[in-house]
Order: sequence, then C-alpha cells, then structure tokens
Amino acid sequence: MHKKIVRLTVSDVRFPTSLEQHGSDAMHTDPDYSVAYVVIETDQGMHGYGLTFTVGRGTEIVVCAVEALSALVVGKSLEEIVSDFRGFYRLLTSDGQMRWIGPEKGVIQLATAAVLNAVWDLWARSEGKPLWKLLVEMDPRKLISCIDFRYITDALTEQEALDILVKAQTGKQQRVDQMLKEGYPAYTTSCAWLGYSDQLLKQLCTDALNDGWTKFKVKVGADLEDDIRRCSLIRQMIGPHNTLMIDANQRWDVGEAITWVTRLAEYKPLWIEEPTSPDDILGHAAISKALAPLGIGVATGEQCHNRVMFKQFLQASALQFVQIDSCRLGSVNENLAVLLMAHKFKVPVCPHAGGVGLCELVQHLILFDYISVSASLDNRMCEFVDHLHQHFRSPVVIQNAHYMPPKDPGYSCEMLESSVQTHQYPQGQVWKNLQ
Ligand SMILES: C[C@H](O)[C@@H](O)CC(=O)C(=O)O
Ligand SMILES: [Mg+2]
Repeated sequence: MHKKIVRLTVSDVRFPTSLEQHGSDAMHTDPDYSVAYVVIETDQGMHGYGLTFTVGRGTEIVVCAVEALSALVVGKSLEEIVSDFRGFYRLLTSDGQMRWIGPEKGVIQLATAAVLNAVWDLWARSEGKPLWKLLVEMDPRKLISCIDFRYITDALTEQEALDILVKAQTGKQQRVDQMLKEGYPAYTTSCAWLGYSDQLLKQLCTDALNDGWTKFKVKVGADLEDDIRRCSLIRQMIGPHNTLMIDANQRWDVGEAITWVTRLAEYKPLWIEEPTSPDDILGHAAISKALAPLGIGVATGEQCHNRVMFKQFLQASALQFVQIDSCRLGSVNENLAVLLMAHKFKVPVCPHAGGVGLCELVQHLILFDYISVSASLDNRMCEFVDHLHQHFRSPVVIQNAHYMPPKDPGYSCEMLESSVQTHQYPQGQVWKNLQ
C-alpha cells in the first residue's frame, strides 16, 4: 500500500543534565543532553520517529536545518523513497543549494540524520520489524542500493561490499540466535564523567561491578594529576582483568596527547578516545604510531561527520577502533558504508552511544554489524550510558552488561509524548521551572 508522507514536525527537546554534571568531559563541561526530534506522518496515519543528538545551545539551529530539508521529504511516498534510497540520500545531501552549507557535515548532516532516521523507523514499522531485523533479513543487493558509494570507491567498491554481505550469510541464523539469547557486549561510561567527585565515581563503580559490568570508560584531559588519581582509583576498583578506556574529547594537540597518555599508560587503557581534533587524520595516525608500543589504541568517530573522513582514517591507519554514531553520520545509509569499510580494513567497530536516544538507535546497527558483516565479537563492544532511557517508548534492555535485541517494530527512538511536552525548549514545564 502506498504511504505518502504528508507532514514532518520537529521539536527542540532538552534535558538539564548539566545540573548534575552528567555527560561532562574535558571540552563539554556543561552539556544539557538534547535532541532535534522529528516525527513524520503518512496519509494513512502511520508515524516514523527520528532524532539527532545535541548538547543544548544550538539545537534550535539543527531544528531550522531539519525544517529546510522537510520540503524534500513531504509529498514523497515511503515506497518511492526505499525503491531508490541511494537517490533519496543524495537528494538530501546533494541539494544544489543546501549542499553549500555542508556538504555532508556539520548542522546540515545532523539534520539529515534526524530526517533519515525517521524514514528508516517508518520503513521498519511498516514491515513490522525492529530495524536490526529489517537490515539482517534484507537482500544484500537491496542493502547495497541504500548506500551512496560516491567518494569511497577507491577504498570499497559496490562489488566488494556485496561480497562481504554475501559471505556473511553463512552462520547468520546462529548469530541471530546467539544475540537473542546473550545480547551484544556493552561497556559503561556512566561511572566517570569528568565533573563527578571521587566519592560518586567510587559509588557508581561499585554499583556497576555488582551489576556485572566489566568494561569502563573514564573521562580525562583537563588536568593530568586528576587523571592519574581517577585512573588509579578506577583501576584499583576494577582490578587488572577488567577493561579500562579513556576519553579526552579532543582536548590535546598531537604531541601533548602522546605525552599525556604515556603518563597514563600504567593504568593499561585499551584505547584513548578522541585525543585531538576530530578532523586531524594525520595527527591521529601519529598518535596511533606513538602509542602502539604501549598497547594503547586510538578510538574516534563520535564527531567524524561522514564516510569520506572514516575512509581516510582507515587508509591512514589512524584509528584502531571505529566509533560510528547513529546521528553524526547520515543515518543508517552512511553507517552501512562505514561498517563495510571497517570490515574490509579489519578494524573493529565499537559504537558511540549515550546522550539521549543514541543507545536506543545504535544497538540496531551493531547487531546488524555482528550478524551480517563482521561475524566477530573480538575487541568489540558498544557504549552504554545510563541516562534518560525512561523517556522512550521502547527503551534499551541491558542484561548482564549486554544489549538485548529490541523486539518492537521500528528504530526505538519514539519518545513519550509527555516527555517531549515537558522538556521542549524553552516553553516546557521543566525549563519554565528553571527560569
Ligand atoms: C558530551 C558527551 O557527554 C560526550 O562526553 C560523550 C562522549 O564522549 C562519549 O560518550 O564517549
Ligand atoms: Mg567519547
């Protein structure tokens, strides 16, 4: 049946997380976790929900960008879109006038992600499947037809991508069954935001260990003595066999990153995340080379804005862990391209999640990666952050530090209407109360 999109609405929804320093790091000291929240509606009354993540001020600019894109979506039918999803992706990202304010980066790319996430949600709902299942059960050729290969064929051709997907058909059902039983391994960032006191860090780490967590990420980068104290504390608490990662959120220059992380090497971090500017591919390559003898890898991606950047990171051996983000890249379409490139370059994918709704979204992509692309869990895990899940209709389910595959149809990012109303900025009650 034809499903024509007749309306797109977008809301600026913010949560005052900065009040308690949730989400704080060396560069984002007062984040208010927020979303530009998109709802599309068809002439038959079906809805698709999408979002992109932001950290407070500036969300109104993303909202404007979504409004600018809406004319390209409203009036199209879902069938028309998915029969040539690559073409539709290009329509949004290559509009002859709007591409000037990108292309495929910054605010316009965040807005593209929000809109396309809603379209993917609508597609999965219309098929009655959670998104990961829609992807896993899709014919490989159809999947490939959703990806824009422009600018990446020197690293991955369509044929190579197809071969990867076809090869991974073997053993697929066992991996589906395994995921349904055990879930996908996760790590937690919730214990050690930069603004948390040592006392809170200890309390949260104790709780997390009791809940079965074995992999922990700590924010670093503002003050070396603080980092030494906090890393030493957390390493003592988790013991030598659990995994520690550190995240500097782009705080350092290249040389400074190498010196600083070398000082933290005794705490045996698996990776240093975002050591320097997210655009500095050769800088990341230099850091990777310098830290390799210490057994520390470089992870990045939460602000890597498109497949072309990821291509170069991979070509330059500038990262050892690919951190896809469901809202930074151009939705599922562009994430598929990066998952396939990472597989070709043999680099594990450990997605960025957290924020508002990022865990809900990215769990679908990493399940697809395991079942249909990588077929491996080696050195792989997905971030989890324990904030704001109560605002979603189908929140993530974590069991024994694993993401359990979502069962509800769609892409899991429909928010509760009451949460949207009370947190709209600036008119929602939560914000009125703070004035
Ligand atoms: C501002 C965000 O909370 C950021 O610190 C998240 C992040 O870097 C991560 O989860 O990794
Ligand atoms: Mg990070």
